[in-house]
Amino acid sequence: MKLPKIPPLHVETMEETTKHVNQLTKPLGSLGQLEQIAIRLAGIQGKKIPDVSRKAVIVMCGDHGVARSGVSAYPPEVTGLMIHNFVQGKAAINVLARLAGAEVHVVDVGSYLSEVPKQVINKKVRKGTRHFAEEEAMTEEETIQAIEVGIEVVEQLKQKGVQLLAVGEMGIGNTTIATALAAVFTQKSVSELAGRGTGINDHALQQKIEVIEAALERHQPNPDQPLRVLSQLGGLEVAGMAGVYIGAAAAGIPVMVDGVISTVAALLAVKMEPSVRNYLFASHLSVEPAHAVLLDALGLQPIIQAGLRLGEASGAALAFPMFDAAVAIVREMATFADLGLPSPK
Ligand SMILES: Cc1cc2ncn([C@H]3O[C@H](COP(=O)(O)O)[C@@H](O)[C@H]3O)c2cc1C
Ligand SMILES: O=C(O)c1cccnc1
Repeated sequence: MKLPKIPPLHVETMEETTKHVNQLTKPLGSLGQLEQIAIRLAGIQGKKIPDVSRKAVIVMCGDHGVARSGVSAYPPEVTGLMIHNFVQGKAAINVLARLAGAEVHVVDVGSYLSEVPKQVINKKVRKGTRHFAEEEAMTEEETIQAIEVGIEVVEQLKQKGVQLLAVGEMGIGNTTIATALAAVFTQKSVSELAGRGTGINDHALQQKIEVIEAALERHQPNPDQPLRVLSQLGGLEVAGMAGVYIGAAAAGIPVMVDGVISTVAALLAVKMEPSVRNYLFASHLSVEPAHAVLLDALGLQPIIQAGLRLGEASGAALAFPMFDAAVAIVREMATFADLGLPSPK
């Protein structure tokens, strides 16, 4: 698959912003991650004082064949019900995005719904993936189509003037998929990585581990072939999210990674095109055991640790105000020179 070109960061602007941040009236480095965020945003936008006032959240939705194997605490119908909930503005992500002043775009890339509400961006590639322990979850063509959905959605948001993106998902069964993908790319054991997702009991957790191991045994996925691994294991919303990261990087838009499923999609995107990494920010650390391992593999530092385990881009929306804060610091704080004092350096 041919991927769009990704612009490099504006290194000189980053140096300029770093210099400015170091002259602000505070001990050097004392605003921690806020400083790093401001500097990287400046590098992405090529502006000493970046602007992220227009924010958008993308929720990629898809269903999974493996959901019929007792791996989730909830039935697959919940994916479709939540799509309706999103467009009514009543889900967690709607509440949190409203607080952060961000718009929410719901994309159906593969749910079981036959009738998709008109407010949803309907880009369904197929109704759910195939069961990954029985056959390949998606064909290569379906996988590429789903990635392209993500790229196209970002292109449209770029035209509307969106300056900061967050991406999350909805798809019952998708922590099973994310754990399988994490096992392939981190080389850790499935039992170390598997978590309770929506809140499964010990018996279901054992079933989840076994079905993932069966899928890995069947496909023997090769971590050096990310597109192929994505076809083998799924899912459609994971591919869609990988497309969002690639599209955001190509469009020069910073993009916030959410929980374990969106983070594994980010790792896939980076495996496909390493320079995507420059555009990624991590919002929070999920309770799912695979999340810390995946963030580590990406070299990303989460901002929030609050026991979150939801998805939908909820953690990412919660982290949005940190980005406003990072920009406001650079824009509004006095420098030592303003106080008539010499700068520390
Ligand atoms: C009502 C409801 C709303 C959700 N919003 C996100 N998820 C989260 O839970 C699912 C993954 O967990 P598992 O692999 O255990 O099925 C995904 O849909 C994820 O986004 C939800 C789950 C439920 C039940
Ligand atoms: O880490 C997440 O985002 C997550 C955890 C459990 C269920 N759904 C999502």
